[in-house]
Amino acid sequence: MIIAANFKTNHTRAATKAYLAKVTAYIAEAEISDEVMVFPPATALCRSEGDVTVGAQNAWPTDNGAYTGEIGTEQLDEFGIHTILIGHSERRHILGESQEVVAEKFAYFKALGFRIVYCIGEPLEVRDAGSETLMAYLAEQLEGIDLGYGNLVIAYEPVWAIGTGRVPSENEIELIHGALAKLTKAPLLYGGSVKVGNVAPILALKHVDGALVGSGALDPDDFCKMIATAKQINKQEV
Ligand SMILES: O=C(CO)COP(=O)(O)O
Repeated sequence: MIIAANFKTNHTRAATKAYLAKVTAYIAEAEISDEVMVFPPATALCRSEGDVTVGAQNAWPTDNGAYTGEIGTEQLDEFGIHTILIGHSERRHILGESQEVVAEKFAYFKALGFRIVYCIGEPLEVRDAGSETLMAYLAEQLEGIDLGYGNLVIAYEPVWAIGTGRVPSENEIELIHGALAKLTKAPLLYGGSVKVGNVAPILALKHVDGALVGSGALDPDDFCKMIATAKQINKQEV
């Protein structure tokens, strides 16, 4: 399984350092073999520590240049970062990133062999329009994306579930992940209001290979509890 924490615009460099120290110590002590990723803000980027992969929440498809406010691979290389989130709904909907830009980023980081956690998800009105509209919307978000890319992870994060405390039913998640599994062999993460209290039934669902967690993972102790749950579920599958 893959358990990932997206800090978004939270935590400082010092807080990230302390967070990683706690999580890496836990992983070693609990003999965790699941993949654990942490995406701090750009100002707190650092080298991967122990068995925790540190990834970037965003970067512009360039090595360097004139892109005010952005970072490129020159800044990622400083910390050996080779993992990136692309297509997160907050970048699509709040920051206005088009599918064209998202696909351009995908192509750029794919060419560099990055591990790409590619995010898709529908707003509430699309979900309410029924499963056909929903799947067509998700298909548009996959336009220009190589679903056969070996270093790809897909995160399904319904916009209406992000930061709201609302989660789709287990049936809904299974349906969408099942449809995605027909399109790609990439691991499929669920994201959107995942917490310590609901992570177990979500991770146990068919075609759910992990979770991408925002606010519920800001506390390292909570994140460690979720990692422990993933281990527990793996055991039950064996
Ligand atoms: O957007 C998310 C992770 O990328 C999910 O955020 P929350 O877990 O805060 O709902």
